[in-house]
Amino acid sequence: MKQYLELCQRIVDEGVWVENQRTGKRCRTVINADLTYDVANNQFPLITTRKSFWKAAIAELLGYIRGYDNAADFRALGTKTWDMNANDNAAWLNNPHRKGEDDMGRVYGVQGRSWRKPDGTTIDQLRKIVDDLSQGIDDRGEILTFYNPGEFDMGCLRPCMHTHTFSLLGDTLYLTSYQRSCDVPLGLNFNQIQVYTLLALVAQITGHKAGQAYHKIVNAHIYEDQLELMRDVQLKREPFPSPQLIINPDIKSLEDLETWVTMDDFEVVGYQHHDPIKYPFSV
Ligand SMILES: Nc1nc(=O)c2c([nH]1)NC[C@@H]1CN(c3ccc(C(=O)N[C@@H](CCC(=O)O)C(=O)O)cc3)CN21
Ligand SMILES: O=c1ccn([C@H]2C[C@H](O)[C@@H](COP(=O)(O)O)O2)c(=O)[nH]1
Repeated sequence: MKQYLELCQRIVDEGVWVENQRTGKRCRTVINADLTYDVANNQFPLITTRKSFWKAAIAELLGYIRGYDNAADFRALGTKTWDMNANDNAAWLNNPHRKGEDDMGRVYGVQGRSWRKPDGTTIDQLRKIVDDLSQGIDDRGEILTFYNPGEFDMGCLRPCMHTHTFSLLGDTLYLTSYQRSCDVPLGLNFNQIQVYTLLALVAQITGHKAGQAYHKIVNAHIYEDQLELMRDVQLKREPFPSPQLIINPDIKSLEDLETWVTMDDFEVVGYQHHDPIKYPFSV
């Protein structure tokens, strides 16, 4: 929590105003942030200076793991976070690749589970990683990447948190996640949870201890219409200690994650938080 608040304060104090053409808004921006989450000691990085809707963040992650390409599937899991990008974004609505209501196109999990090869077949990146790690193999290329520039025009948004690298040291699994663009008030609240939970889940299904998760962010920003709430409300609050994430121990395989797992298989204990803050969202 301390590292999150320090990043927010750094953006307020040292950020530079940058015009963003896609949203038509200015963002107060810093470059380069390194966050670390202690998965080994179950220090769940949940924001405590406002109420965090953590289940929606894990639902989003589960949708990526399953390779979903549709906002309706995300809603069925428990999150509306893709509704606006799928259905309320002029550039995507006019894109001939859009297959209709709720379609997100070839984004995130689609690339992770069925990256298209020139010969027409597909690559399941996550399956390969899980199979390797389950056998104790780290070939120094256990990389899950959603970043496919050749298909950017076929999706509603370029992936923000785009690459996850898994590493094994003995029986401990580590994760390094890369993010090119980060909406710190809204997106990072979710992305921290996702990095942490991705390592915890993959360690659990491949039979390893979880170590640390390293989250590397390039462009970290606060939109102009979010700044006042961050500076004058959220940053004035005292954080509470980190809660813990409990994952159903019956989750033992990638198939389990693909088939029966729901948000009921995740629980947070000891979550003390301040009141919710509703930040504006930019499409
Ligand atoms: N501008 C922008 N910021 C983002 O963080 C973002 C995007 N766009 N587009 C793609 C996804 C969607 N994500 C989102 C979308 C909405 C919320 C959001 O509104 N969160 C609210 C509450 C959500 C709820 O009630 O479940 C929050 O207060 O955290 C968060 C992340 C993250 N990504
Ligand atoms: O997981 C996510 C997804 C999106 N974001 C934010 C970062 C930016 O504010 C927008 C994406 O805009 P681009 O113009 O494509 O950079 O969404 C996030 O923080 N986390």
